[in-house]
Amino acid sequence: MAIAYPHYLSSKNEPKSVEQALMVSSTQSSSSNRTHPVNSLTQDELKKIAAYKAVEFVQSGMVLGLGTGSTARHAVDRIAELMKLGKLTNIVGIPTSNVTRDQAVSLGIPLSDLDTHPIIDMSIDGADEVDPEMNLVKGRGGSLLREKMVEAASKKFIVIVDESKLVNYIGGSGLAMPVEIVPFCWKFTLKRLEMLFMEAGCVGKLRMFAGREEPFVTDNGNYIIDLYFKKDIGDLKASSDAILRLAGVVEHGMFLDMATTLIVAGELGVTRSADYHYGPLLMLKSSCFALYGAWLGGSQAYVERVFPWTSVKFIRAIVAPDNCAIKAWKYGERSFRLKPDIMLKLNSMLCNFRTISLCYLGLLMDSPADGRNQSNDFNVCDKKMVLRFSVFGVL
Ligand SMILES: O=C(CO)[C@H](O)[C@H](O)COP(=O)(O)O
Repeated sequence: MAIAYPHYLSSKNEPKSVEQALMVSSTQSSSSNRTHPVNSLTQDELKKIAAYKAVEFVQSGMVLGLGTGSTARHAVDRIAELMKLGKLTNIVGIPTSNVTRDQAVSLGIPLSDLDTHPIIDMSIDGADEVDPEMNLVKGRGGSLLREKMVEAASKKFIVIVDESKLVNYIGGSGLAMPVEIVPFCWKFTLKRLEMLFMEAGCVGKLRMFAGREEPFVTDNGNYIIDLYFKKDIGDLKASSDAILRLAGVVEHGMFLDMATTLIVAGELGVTRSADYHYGPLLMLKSSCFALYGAWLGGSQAYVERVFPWTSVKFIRAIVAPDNCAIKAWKYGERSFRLKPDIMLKLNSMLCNFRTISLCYLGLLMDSPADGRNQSNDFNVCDKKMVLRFSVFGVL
């Protein structure tokens, strides 16, 4: 849902404050009021708007992953503010860095850790890059390891960014993709990392403390190698596996398939990706598709072939709803770009259509892995399946 902040933008004589801009209700319609800003907002103001929007999803009693960085900082401030006002109670924070821990302590937010709270209700954190699949680069602030641990243990992971963080592909900003490594023989590890991505023109640099001739040391006592790519590195999963296989590497800053919601603040308003995630109808539909696929084929492998983008996540969502990121509708998530509401809805309809078409195609071209339907002929049994799929498709 896109939310503009028109009353911030409209006043001729008296520009309103960011605080007032942040008070725009999420239910307010945006499209009719969308105008270009009179005054441009600064990047920090946009970060604050995204952060405040995310905090609207926090409920009393939640265990919250508290992110690190200048955007997440605003979210932590806001959570503390709402706690002081009595609007949020019984909150427990799990900080992702020593800096965030210190901030939360100074604001009086009760803290805990993953040992005590292995399942976190929601994490809110910034990112350095977000690609159209909602994969992220994080860690330019140096906290990627703890961030990944906390956010991977979160049922919902809300990413908050200003629009400058949106990229076409991971590495696309030309800025660093950080890798946390052990200090032992760091030059050796740096070379191995560069060699992995030679084709992408990768250059690695040891991160230094700003203004000091000393290597930057993470909260875990490790170093960071910043990787710069000249080209797209291609398959992110394969790249991630290759990096993690290197002895000496602790973790990298690619957060693949982890974000469940993206909130982008831009000059035209705030856009949220995840109207689809929590919609009961969508979850019901998604579950029906996944279960139906499983019933047809009798195997997850079959579901994966018929639902190439969704099945694994659906199964995860159904079988283990507490398991990290639950992404219900991949194509829905793609609509995070700054689009008016109507475009989101059209996109969603198109997704349904595409999915149903692919189901048909899958049934026509493929047969279940369990041998129930060995022939590739489009026989009577297939037709029945298509008919059943249609019913679910219409639903
Ligand atoms: O990953 C991070 C820290 O490790 C930050 O979330 C990321 O660097 C974004 O920072 P900012 O909100 O300051 O732009």
